[in-house]
Amino acid sequence: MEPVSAAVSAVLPAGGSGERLGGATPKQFCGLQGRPLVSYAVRAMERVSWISDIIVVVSPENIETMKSIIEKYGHKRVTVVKGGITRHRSIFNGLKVFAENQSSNRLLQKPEVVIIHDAVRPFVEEDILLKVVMAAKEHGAAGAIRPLVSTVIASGEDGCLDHSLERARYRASEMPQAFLFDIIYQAYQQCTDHDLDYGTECLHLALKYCKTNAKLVEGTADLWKVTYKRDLYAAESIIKDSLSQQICIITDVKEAVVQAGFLLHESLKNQVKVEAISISLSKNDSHLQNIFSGECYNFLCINDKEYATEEIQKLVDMLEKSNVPLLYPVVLILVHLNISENISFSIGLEELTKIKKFAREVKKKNILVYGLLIQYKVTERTWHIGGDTNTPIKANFCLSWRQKDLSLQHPLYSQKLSKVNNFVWEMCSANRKT
Ligand SMILES: Nc1ccn([C@@H]2O[C@H](COP(=O)(O)OP(=O)(O)OP(=O)(O)O)[C@@H](O)[C@H]2O)c(=O)n1
Ligand SMILES: O=C(CO)[C@H](O)[C@H](O)COP(=O)(O)O
Repeated sequence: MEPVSAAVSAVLPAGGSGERLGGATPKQFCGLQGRPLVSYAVRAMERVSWISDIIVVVSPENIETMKSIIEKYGHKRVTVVKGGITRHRSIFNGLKVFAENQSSNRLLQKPEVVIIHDAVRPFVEEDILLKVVMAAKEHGAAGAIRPLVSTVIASGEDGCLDHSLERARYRASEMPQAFLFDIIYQAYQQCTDHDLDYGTECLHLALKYCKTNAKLVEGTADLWKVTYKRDLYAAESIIKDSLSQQICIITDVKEAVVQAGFLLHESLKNQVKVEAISISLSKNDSHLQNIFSGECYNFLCINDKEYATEEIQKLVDMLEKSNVPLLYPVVLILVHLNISENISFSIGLEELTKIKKFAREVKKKNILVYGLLIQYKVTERTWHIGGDTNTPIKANFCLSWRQKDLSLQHPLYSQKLSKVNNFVWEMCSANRKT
């Protein structure tokens, strides 16, 4: 992704009471799969390395709640600021921290570009953030837009239709938005109480007070704002779904193992987001730590070691040491490659029996271990695949194919590897369905 040359920070207004959603807890603190909504938005910003500071603005009574969320989920680069009685007043308070350097706990640099993003829009990606920031650098202001779903109409005083807008000419203004800091800050400084109390559009303030016509950037459908109760359910389903959508393939550095990893990577990548790394599990690998904290919950660990259980134990130890909150079941699929000539298929299955015992233990910690045996018999030049699980979910199959079938183009290869794919897919998603 294109590097960002400007200093960029973000303000996340999270000081509302969520009246339209109803309920005692403001929507930004409602839990989705065990994590508060606001934490998803913070995490989305935090994952973007070129965003320096993240200001979260909350109402005075929720400052402690927000601080405990930051602590619990290990958020970094976040400063909590007291909000106002309207969204504009909250955003203004957030911006003041940079301009007036009021933060009590650390010195915050005034950024060249500031992103404003509602804390109740959890699915913002780096791609759209980059687009609005680059456009703001060029035009002074920029914001994400979406096509209108319904036509906008105005009613007269008598409650009857006064006029209706031509839908194709209008757009829904969404978030994120980005501004040259000086432009949006000057706009807020000049705005009237009426603007601060009744306005809903930051882009409009930049236009009204700084004559800046914001660049409008087409956004993705998942930028919508959680507003009603049904939005919480929709957001939860998206989160559950995305947990099954990424997997990390871990291999050691041996050639045959790396090759198996490559083949599985190639065949899985059409279905899920795959990251492949080759490391020795005996070392504490920082890349793997990043993958843990990036909240990947599915791992395919390929090795050809005699003591496969020890290998998976190392991975479990690293996972536990990483202190990542295990909010969802972690799926570890141990692919045991047996490439030695003498060992029979049943010995491999014995090792899998050992894994079963181990799997029962770690299941108590919300870590689900599955075993998959792939055996290559040098003499017969055939491969066998055996599947085994620690729960009676499914997948007990045994296949074999000849080494030459392992060419990526070969139809037999894709047919057989698709069985492995299905196994991986089912294991990763079965646990999130409840
Ligand atoms: N005084 C306020 C009001 C709103 N917001 C924030 O602005 C964002 C978008 O506002 P909206 O969806 O309208 O939130 P609420 O005001 O909480 O919702 P409602 O209008 O239903 O009460 C939310 O993240 C909300 O927390 C804020 O920081 N300070
Ligand atoms: O829509 C917006 C941009 O124009 C803002 O994101 C904001 O959410 C509007 O807040 P409210 O729902 O309080 O009017």
